[in-house]
Amino acid sequence: MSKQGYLLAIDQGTTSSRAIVYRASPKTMDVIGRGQHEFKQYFPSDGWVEHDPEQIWQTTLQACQDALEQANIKASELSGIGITNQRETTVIWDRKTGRPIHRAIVWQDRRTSSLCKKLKADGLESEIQKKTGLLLDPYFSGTKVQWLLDHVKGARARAEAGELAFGTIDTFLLWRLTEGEVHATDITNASRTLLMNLNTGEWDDELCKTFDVPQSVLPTIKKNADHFGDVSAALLQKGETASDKIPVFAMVGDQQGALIGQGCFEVGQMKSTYGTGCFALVNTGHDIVHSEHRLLTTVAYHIESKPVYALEGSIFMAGAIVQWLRDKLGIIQQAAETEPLAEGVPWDQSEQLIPAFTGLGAPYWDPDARAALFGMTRDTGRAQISAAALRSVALQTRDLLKAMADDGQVVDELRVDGGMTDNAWFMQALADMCGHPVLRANTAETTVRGAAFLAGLKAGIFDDLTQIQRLCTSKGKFIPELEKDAREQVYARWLAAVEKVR
Ligand SMILES: Nc1ncnc2c1ncn2[C@@H]1O[C@H](COP(=O)(O)OP(=O)(O)O)[C@@H](O)[C@H]1O
Ligand SMILES: O=P(O)(O)OC[C@H](O)CO
Repeated sequence: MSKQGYLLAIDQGTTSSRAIVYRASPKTMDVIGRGQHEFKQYFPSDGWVEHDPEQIWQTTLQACQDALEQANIKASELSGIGITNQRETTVIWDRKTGRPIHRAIVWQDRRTSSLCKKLKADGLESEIQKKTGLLLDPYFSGTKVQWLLDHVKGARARAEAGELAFGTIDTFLLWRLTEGEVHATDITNASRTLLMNLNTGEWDDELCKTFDVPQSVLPTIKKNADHFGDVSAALLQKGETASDKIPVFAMVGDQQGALIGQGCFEVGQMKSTYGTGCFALVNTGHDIVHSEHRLLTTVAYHIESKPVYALEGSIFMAGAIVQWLRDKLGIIQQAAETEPLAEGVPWDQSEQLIPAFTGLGAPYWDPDARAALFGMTRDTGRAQISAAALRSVALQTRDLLKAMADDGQVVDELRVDGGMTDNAWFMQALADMCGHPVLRANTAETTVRGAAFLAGLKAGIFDDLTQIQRLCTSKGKFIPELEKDAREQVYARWLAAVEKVR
């Protein structure tokens, strides 16, 4: 088998669809073409967030076409395609026409919170946590599927008659790419639905009953590096022949994609991604570790015979706080301005921002908490608020590390990626608040690279994970500079302030 080839990887994210073409070999992973398109966010009601699946499809297809054009290769020259995606976001479509019955309900959407509260009141959370590793929160897909089947006219009857298909974004894209031929998902995406049993890696009858989801709508669950289906070259590029087919060789949820893209294949290795939100995953190996501190247990990846698991801390607001400084407070014009602004602000600044704008995620899972800015003085201005905002992301990460350590997962360094990691002041604050070295990845595109690595593995370009790990180096290391006493003092003040907003 050839040890080099071209790979196309798609990253369908919350705010944009991206695609990258790589020239890959066991020693190189060169980006030779890119495409990226943003799409519209719909907020039809307080706490509701929707995407138009047609826009998701069109922007993804356009990104693939642009990446191929920039790479200046023919689609038929590709050795394989990998897909990674925003997780939990839920679509239901008609199997015959391929048309969605409603807009996609996005992971951030809180519309099913009363349904979750009811299931909690019925005493179901601990059993559900044991089976799925997740909590009863609107974040996950299960209650979103139930909502769609109950609120779109005629949907439940059509689902029961086998006319409808459910999918997270990976599944929807695969359906469209294979022109309605394949209805499949991968185990990492399936593990975020509340419908998959983590112990078996299969859909669970009882869970489907609890969430009132007929099994007829569910896709087949596959491993992460697998032959998912074939895409016609003509779909990706004008002038190509329809009968030339390119295999989809990988699918993986985006945070798991970043874990792979960072080469975290050893137990105890952790990555933390700072995009819109922040998602920290620590590899726990073949053990399913159930958190006692409200972290999630999830599938990290399934490549060989047994799945590898991870503990995950999910924070809903990270880079989104910087967007708030820009769009709502208007104290910056661009995210990068926070770096020079924060520079002179001392570690013991009096201002503290608790960014519970949409409640708090892990480890608090408190949807009713609301944001607050404490400790302002006459001197408080743009600089102090910017520093407090960036520090709040570092302190939330410290919360996650503490929960992980309390669950027996002690990490000794953080591998980081995502838009916020461009900010060197934030990187240093993260090292200082967490007391661990912070390693910035050698590429900003770790998520999409993870999907490409998996596709390359199935295509035979890489022999094993060791080869992949060698390609994952860092381009900067930030060592804690703040004394331990000072660090603990700041953290104690943070914990006290968090209590005030709950
Ligand atoms: N230099 C910077 N300093 C602080 N935040 C930044 C900086 N650059 C980008 N960001 C933040 O990072 C986020 C974008 O990162 P990205 O990884 O592209 O996110 P996503 O994949 O969730 O869209 C935005 O929320 C933005 O506010
Ligand atoms: O699309 P992102 O990068 O904001 O990631 C979203 C997460 O997958 C949600 O669980």
